[in-house]
Amino acid sequence: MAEQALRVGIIGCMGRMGQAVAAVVTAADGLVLAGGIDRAGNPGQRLAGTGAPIVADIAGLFEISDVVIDFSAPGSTAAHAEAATVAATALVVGTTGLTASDHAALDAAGKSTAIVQAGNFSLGVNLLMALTEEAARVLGDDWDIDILEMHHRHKVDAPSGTALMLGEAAAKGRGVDLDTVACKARDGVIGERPVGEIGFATLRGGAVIGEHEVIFASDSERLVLSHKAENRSLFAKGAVVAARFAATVPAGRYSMQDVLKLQLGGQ
Ligand SMILES: NC(=O)C1=CN([C@@H]2O[C@H](COP(=O)(O)OP(=O)(O)OC[C@H]3O[C@@H](n4cnc5c(N)ncnc54)[C@H](OP(=O)(O)O)[C@@H]3O)[C@@H](O)[C@H]2O)C=CC1
Ligand SMILES: O=C(O)C1=N[C@H](C(=O)O)C[C@H](O)C1
Repeated sequence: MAEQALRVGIIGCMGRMGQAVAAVVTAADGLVLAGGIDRAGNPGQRLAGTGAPIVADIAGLFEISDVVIDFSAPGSTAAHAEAATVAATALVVGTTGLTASDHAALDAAGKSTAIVQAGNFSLGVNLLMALTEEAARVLGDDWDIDILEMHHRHKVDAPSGTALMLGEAAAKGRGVDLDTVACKARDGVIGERPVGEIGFATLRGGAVIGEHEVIFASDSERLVLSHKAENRSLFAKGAVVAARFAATVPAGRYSMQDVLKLQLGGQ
């Protein structure tokens, strides 16, 4: 008997990423676009180029989906985690700008369904995280670490989710808590750079899809690890890989590193 196609729902279906995910799902084998939801509504309409409905309420989207992919905006993640729990539907969260309470809501939902959350679904960035952790482990405190990112003018959160993940990776490599060493903005007479600080710098402009640099600087040399995304379909394809993963694993809270099973240096 033929296997049933996996039904995928999209939160933020009219946005840049939502439309990219719809295109990837529509072209993929074994997947069917169940429907979408967007802040502006449009219930009763169909997602462009597909027969999939735009639904009116979030609970309804989770009911008609096996897995829901969320690329929306900060502020609704806890509600989406709650809807995933109630429907026992897997959830893939790509939205960035999450707060500590959003993460707590995802942790709670992970007790009853599969949750994959990542600030970046690209293979390259997830490898960059592992490389950053390793470099931070090897290089001592006499190497300063700053993370530079640039995105398009429409991005609403800063630093980017990716920059924060890279900061977490650097902090992990150093064996410190990022919150205690992070400097997310510099302005005015702020004094010399504290030893051990992990800094962030944010650039915004034009149509830049997503660029990140992790800069390790000592008195005598500089190591720069960088990544540039060439298109959004990259993230959409990674999110769909995560959705297939989420549909097959037990309840739990997963990262893209779990999905890709990325291991470096025996970690
Ligand atoms: N993890 C990853 O790999 C990636 C993550 N992202 C993240 O994904 C998110 C979306 O990015 P992008 O597509 O560029 O943004 P867009 O603004 O283009 O799209 C987001 C869409 O979601 C809608 N929306 C906002 N809140 C809700 C809600 N509560 N319920 C339903 N729909 C909602 C918006 O409507 P309205 O415009 O009316 O507010 C908009 O149509 C961002 O947080 C971004 O940082 C982006 C790329 C890759
Ligand atoms: O808003 C975006 O566009 C992107 N957001 C993600 C982030 O915050 O890191 C990922 C990607 O860089 C694009």
